[in-house]
Amino acid sequence: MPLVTSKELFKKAYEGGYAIGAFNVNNMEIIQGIVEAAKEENSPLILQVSAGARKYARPVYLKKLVEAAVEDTGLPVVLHLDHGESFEICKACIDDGFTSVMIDGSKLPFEENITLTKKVVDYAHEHGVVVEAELGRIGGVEDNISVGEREATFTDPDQALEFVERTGVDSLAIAIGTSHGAYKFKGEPYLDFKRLEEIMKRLPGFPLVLHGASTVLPEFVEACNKYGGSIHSAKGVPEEMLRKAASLGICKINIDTDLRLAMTAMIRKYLAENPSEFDPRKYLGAAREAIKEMVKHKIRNVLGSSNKL
Ligand SMILES: O=C(CO)COP(=O)(O)O
Ligand SMILES: O=C[C@H](O)COP(=O)(O)O
Ligand SMILES: [Zn+2]
Ligand SMILES: [Zn+2]
Repeated sequence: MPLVTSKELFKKAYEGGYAIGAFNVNNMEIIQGIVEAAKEENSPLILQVSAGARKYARPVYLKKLVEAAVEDTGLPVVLHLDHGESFEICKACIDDGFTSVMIDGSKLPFEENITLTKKVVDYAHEHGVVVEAELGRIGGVEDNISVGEREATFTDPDQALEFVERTGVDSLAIAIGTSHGAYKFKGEPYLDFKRLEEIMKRLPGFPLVLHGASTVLPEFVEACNKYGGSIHSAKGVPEEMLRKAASLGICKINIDTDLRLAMTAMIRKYLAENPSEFDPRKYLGAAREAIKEMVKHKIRNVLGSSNKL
């Protein structure tokens, strides 16, 4: 089974009211933990690579590791560029054999975002690759933001329709209150589901993407802190909100922070409990196992993508 695009996967996900997990990958253990979970759950899967991941691992290593994962498991995997900020990085990934790229022009004015996205879409589609874009700002911590501020940063439903029509993009990341990292909300978690429904109404059947969708699982934060870490006031998106988003038009749910926390918690725990151990395979093996169990939980209980192959 070669790498696949997300076209058919999103269509089935939309119709079935579930979402496909898009997990960020940076090294072999993370990739193995995720694909082993998807294999056991019989679930479709998106592996995504950020510019930072490419810089850390170097592009050829990640590409070959993902190819190895596909060969080893036989899973249909989408290889996706996360938050590409220029035409050049999108082109490099398309030329490298990625099946999906994100062009993130969300920091640009609306017209410039359209122009850049359209340029990537034209190149990608010529090469059989699909494109995700972003409209609205998926920011940092949002504390009791006013309606005016929300209007300025959250995705405008009418603009979303115009953006999709004018760019021909395949999926769209929207801002409805999530943010990247482990500190998503200072007060009560809040997602603007009314806005999501308004966007869906204008774009029926069109796949939407939720970034910043880690739940920041308390068990991993607690383990980090128990074994020497210092992570305070961390808060993620509650699982029931993700389930609701998946049952609406959200077809792709992005998860990175939960992988980082699972890995760090396990390495801290393992080394604290085995102070004389210095074989990296031991603590990285424990981390890989924790990632696998966490991803299985997400697939089965949050995304709803078990047995959807
Ligand atoms: O959106 C993400 C990657 O694009 C990851 O979000 P989290 O930081 O919530 O895991
Ligand atoms: O959206 C951000 C992802 O979590 C990737 O993070 P990164 O750019 O540090 O690799
Ligand atoms: Zn962005
Ligand atoms: Zn993101």
